[in-house]
Amino acid sequence: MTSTAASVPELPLDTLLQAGGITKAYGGVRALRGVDFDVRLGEVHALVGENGAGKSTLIKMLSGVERPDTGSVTVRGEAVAPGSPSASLAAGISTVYQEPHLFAELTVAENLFLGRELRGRGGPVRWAEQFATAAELLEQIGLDPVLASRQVGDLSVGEQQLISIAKAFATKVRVLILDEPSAILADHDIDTLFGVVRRMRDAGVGVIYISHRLDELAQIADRVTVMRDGEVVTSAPMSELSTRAIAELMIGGELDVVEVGERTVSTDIGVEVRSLSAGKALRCANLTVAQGEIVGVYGLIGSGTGELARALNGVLPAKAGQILIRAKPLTISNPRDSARAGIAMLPGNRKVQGVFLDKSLTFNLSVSHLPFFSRLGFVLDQLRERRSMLDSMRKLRVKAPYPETPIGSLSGGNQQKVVLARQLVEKPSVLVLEEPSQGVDVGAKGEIHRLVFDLARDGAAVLVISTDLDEIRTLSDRVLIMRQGAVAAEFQRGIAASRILAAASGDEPEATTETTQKVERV
Ligand SMILES: Nc1ncnc2c1ncn2[C@@H]1O[C@H](COP(=O)(O)OP(=O)(O)OP(=O)(O)O)[C@@H](O)[C@H]1O
Repeated sequence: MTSTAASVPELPLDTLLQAGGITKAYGGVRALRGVDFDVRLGEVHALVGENGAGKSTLIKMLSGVERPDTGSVTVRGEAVAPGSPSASLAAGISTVYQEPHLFAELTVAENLFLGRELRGRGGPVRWAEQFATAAELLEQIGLDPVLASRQVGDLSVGEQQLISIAKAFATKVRVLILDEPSAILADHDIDTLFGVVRRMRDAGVGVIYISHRLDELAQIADRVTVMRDGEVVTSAPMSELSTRAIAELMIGGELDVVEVGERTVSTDIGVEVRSLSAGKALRCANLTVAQGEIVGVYGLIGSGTGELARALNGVLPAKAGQILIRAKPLTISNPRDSARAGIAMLPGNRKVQGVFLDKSLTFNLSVSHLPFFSRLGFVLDQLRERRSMLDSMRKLRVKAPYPETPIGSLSGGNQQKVVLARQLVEKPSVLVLEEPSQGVDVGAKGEIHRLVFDLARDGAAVLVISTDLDEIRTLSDRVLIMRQGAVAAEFQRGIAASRILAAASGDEPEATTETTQKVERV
């Protein structure tokens, strides 16, 4: 790192990081087109934009994972060598991704001090002192000090993410980059995250906060920068912009309102789960979804919602209980059984499953539907396949040059849209969606919700498992709350978010009284 004396006087005193004129192209795709961006001392600076707008690419330039074609980055006026992760780290730029980079078999304290253990003059590690310092550090940023002695592998993904933030704090971070930290958290856990982020801000850290959950920005962000098509379109104090204004700046036009519309819910049951237990957390779940109905499932981490989805998908074997599709009991031991039973499944944690990165969008769309796209049962109808992909690209606003583009070159959110489109190709009769709009932008979220309504209108039984309260409330005819591995409460459309949260955390006394049996359908 070299000192750029000339640039120092131009910086406002509280400027921590300054990126100027950053451009980056991948082949013909201009991902960044002359981006200027800055972070000030002790602020939370939200970075938002549609899928493919260039947010991750900008982060890669700041953290040194990749080298910009042009432009420079300075921290406290000192130039940061481009394309060098160690130079960025040394300058105090630290990135926390959704998938925590921690050692599962070590304790939290050991992870926090990995590679810089507290030792007396090259002697053995001073464990007691290390634990005490770790506990103090956790407390300083608002986490439970007891966590210091817990093994990381025993923590939830959300808790692990908070430990990654603590780790950055322990290594004297100046600029902390949080890449969609709330995407994997239920609303209840987001409060803890916000507490930690505020403590970091109060300690003078500049936080770059990437999120597609625009409604949370008013609570946490001081400033917001909106990107579109590789450029910054606005950078303003959060107090000057409404959520709607931000969304419209992101898409460069007016936001469509998704109308619920008329829909008839049949009395015939599409899918039924009876006394199902699976994995550690799912103990005894009972639920039904009628044909044409959308049922939302909400629960905090550890409530069993993830296990429910995985049991329906056949990746987690059921220990007891039954799954019935259109009143027929089924044995689902693997995803193929689940698909054969007519369940179209959009699993959570899609980043690690389901995409063939070096294959085209069209391949990734049609891979599970070869008979559907074949003529006479064996000749692949490439025109039909391409048309279907183009239709999905238009409907879900997939930002990609062509259907032939390898999916690996798309932004994370655009890859998610293609995985979702794959589940909708053949108009499924039962659709299970886990976190359907995780990682996708606000415009696409509306489109996804519209598609879900359309499928239900055509008679599909839809189960939506989501930690996004807004999504649960928008989509669901009924909302089921899971607690301790079972359905603990049931509400009708229009229920307040506060009551859903209270029921999920067991604070609502009457929660268990609104049971499945009492529901009247209209
Ligand atoms: N390795 C790559 N090869 C080709 N194109 C790429 C590559 N990485 C990114 N791009 C393109 O650069 C553009 C910006 O992508 P980027 O991942 O920065 O978007 P994003 O704003 O982070 O989106 P998301 O919200 O979906 O994560 C997209 O058009 C993307 O397809």
